[in-house]
Amino acid sequence: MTADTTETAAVEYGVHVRYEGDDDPEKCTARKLASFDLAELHRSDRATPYGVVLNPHADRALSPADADASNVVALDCSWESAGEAMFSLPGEHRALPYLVAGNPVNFGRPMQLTTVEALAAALCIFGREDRAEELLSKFTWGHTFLELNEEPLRRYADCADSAEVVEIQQEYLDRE
Ligand SMILES: C[S@@+](CC[C@H](N)C(=O)[O-])C[C@H]1O[C@@H](n2cnc3c(N)ncnc32)[C@H](O)[C@@H]1O
Repeated sequence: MTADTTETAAVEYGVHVRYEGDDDPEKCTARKLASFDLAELHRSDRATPYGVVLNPHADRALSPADADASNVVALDCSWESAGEAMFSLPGEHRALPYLVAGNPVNFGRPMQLTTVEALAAALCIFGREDRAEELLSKFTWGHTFLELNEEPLRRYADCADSAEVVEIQQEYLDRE
């Protein structure tokens, strides 16, 4: 049997977190990922690799058009300190489109995702659901996030660009 030459190689994204350290370390999802070597924590902007920065204040929505990035980067800090000015990292800043949290603290609430949920969502939109599952597998509620967002994540991953993602997002916002 000959290999299917139309298949493209899966991209191995680096998973990075600019770690601010002002949130409860016991509940911090980024620290837990790092303890399993599933993410690298960085203590300064300068030390954080360039990539797609997951920033809820960004003007542009994340889409498969960003999938050529090498790294996916989140900022782990408390939501109290997560104002626009905190996102001073160099990189391509993108907001995640409408998704709901699966974690017990914010269950069912849109947009305010934990760091692991945000990273997993980005990986799904880039077609790497396997990597997303790997990250979420370390959390008892991890799979709930994928179940709750199965349809929107699948639809966002099929979009060509940010404009299409925003169009689909609007359908979910209109249902709120
Ligand atoms: C504010 S921190 C809170 C982290 C929490 N302490 C934890 O342990 O997971 C969550 C980070 O996930 C990313 N994030 C969450 N929701 C997002 C959204 N709607 N759009 C883009 N990034 C988002 C951002 O990098 C954000 O700073």
